[in-house]
Amino acid sequence: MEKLIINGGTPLQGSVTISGAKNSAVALVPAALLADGPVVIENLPHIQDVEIYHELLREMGADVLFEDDWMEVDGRPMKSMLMPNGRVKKLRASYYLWGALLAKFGEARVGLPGGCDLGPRPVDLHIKGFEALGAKVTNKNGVMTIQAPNGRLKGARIYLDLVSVGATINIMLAASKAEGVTIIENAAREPEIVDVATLLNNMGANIKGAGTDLIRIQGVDRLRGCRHTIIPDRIEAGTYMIAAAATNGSVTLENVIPKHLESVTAKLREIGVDVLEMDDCIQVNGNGQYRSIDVKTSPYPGFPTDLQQPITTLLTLASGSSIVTDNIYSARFRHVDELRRMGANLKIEGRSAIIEGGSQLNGAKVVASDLRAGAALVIAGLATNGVTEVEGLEHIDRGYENLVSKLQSLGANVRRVSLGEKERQQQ
Ligand SMILES: CC(=O)N[C@H]1[C@@H](OP(=O)(O)OP(=O)(O)OC[C@H]2O[C@@H](n3ccc(=O)[nH]c3=O)[C@H](O)[C@@H]2O)O[C@H](CO)[C@@H](O)[C@@H]1O
Ligand SMILES: C=C(OP(=O)(O)O)C(=O)O
Repeated sequence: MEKLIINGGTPLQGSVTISGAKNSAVALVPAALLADGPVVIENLPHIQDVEIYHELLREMGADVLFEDDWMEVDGRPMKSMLMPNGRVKKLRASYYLWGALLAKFGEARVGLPGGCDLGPRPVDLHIKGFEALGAKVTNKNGVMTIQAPNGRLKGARIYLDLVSVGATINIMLAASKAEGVTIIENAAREPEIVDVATLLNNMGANIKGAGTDLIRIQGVDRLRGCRHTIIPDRIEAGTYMIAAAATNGSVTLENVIPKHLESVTAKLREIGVDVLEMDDCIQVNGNGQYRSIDVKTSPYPGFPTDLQQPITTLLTLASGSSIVTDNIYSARFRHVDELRRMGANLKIEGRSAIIEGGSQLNGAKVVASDLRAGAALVIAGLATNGVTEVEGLEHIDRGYENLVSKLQSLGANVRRVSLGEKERQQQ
């Protein structure tokens, strides 16, 4: 077990290359299983969620080669749709095995997923989608069994009551090889959904409208192997943008799609941060003179819930009162007590954090409760003049590739060390 030790107070300077998107990667890898040949996925981030997927695929009998930043997946040797438990609980996105195995074998038996604890994270819309496609779904002791009658799903019109990234992608996966046409209404529009549709279409699927709220999928009989490069991770990029601002630094982010970051750029500019957008890079120049603002998270293209926690840290440094409301996850506030431990003045009211900005943060020992809480605490540590110790790195490792070396390359004084005996006992 390890922790980060951050000697904060140094403005981040220089450039950082953004990795492939976590939330694309974890959908593209299971999608690749549907092909009748090898699929090569490039720009794949080395993060824990992808490593776990690598192990899951091998456990299921797929041929997988994971080298540098690419993976070759060949699902042909797989015989089984059984993946009841164990590793699937280590990540949220194992739910994509439902849609992928259902399309591949006409049946999936997979345990319920894990992922960040952000309050209730139901999967009713995924189930509603599979059932609309004709599947019979049962949940016995946490193992979902999803079966298509006679082994093949039938296209249907599905209205999602809530905009859900996971349900949209899962229905796309399942419907890609269904008989007939499937329409998803009120679909999520996140760039990661477009990325998955692009891979499936390159494999021979017929998906139109991804990136809008109406997706049309004409099922096909077979999908073939291909190569695909993952889009840049807009959440990792947003994290470095906020870190640059919080440390009054000057950072250029390479390998980004500025359009995917419009809501983040707009909010940073409103706070008073200088953000320059170029073709495939963004430069952020901090200045320490920040205004309070209100932020409300919403589905893409709105401000992402996955950056709600990091921007809260930045707003503790702005002058005046800010309100940050999470409209996606009502309980995504477990970073708040830890920020208070560091001297920030903020409280939770309902699904909002009410922030009295302008506090001088101090170094402290803090624990990351989830992935983006971890990012929020690392940013706080980088912005203080003291020493901050961050535990709970298993969460951060799920989604940030080479966090320590990337921060070090920007001049941060941060290192990763083993927990002492006493700290291990307290875990
Ligand atoms: C692996 C992955 O891509 N994770 C992302 C994905 O999670 P995930 O796909 O799990 O999130 P959803 O978009 O599905 O969730 C959106 C909202 O819908 C609710 N809901 C969702 C499904 C369902 O069946 N029933 C239901 O009520 C959720 O509780 C939440 O309030 O999108 C979230 C919202 O952008 C991000 O925070 C996560 O980083
Ligand atoms: C909530 C997140 O991830 P997951 O859905 O994989 O738990 C995230 O990436 O911030």
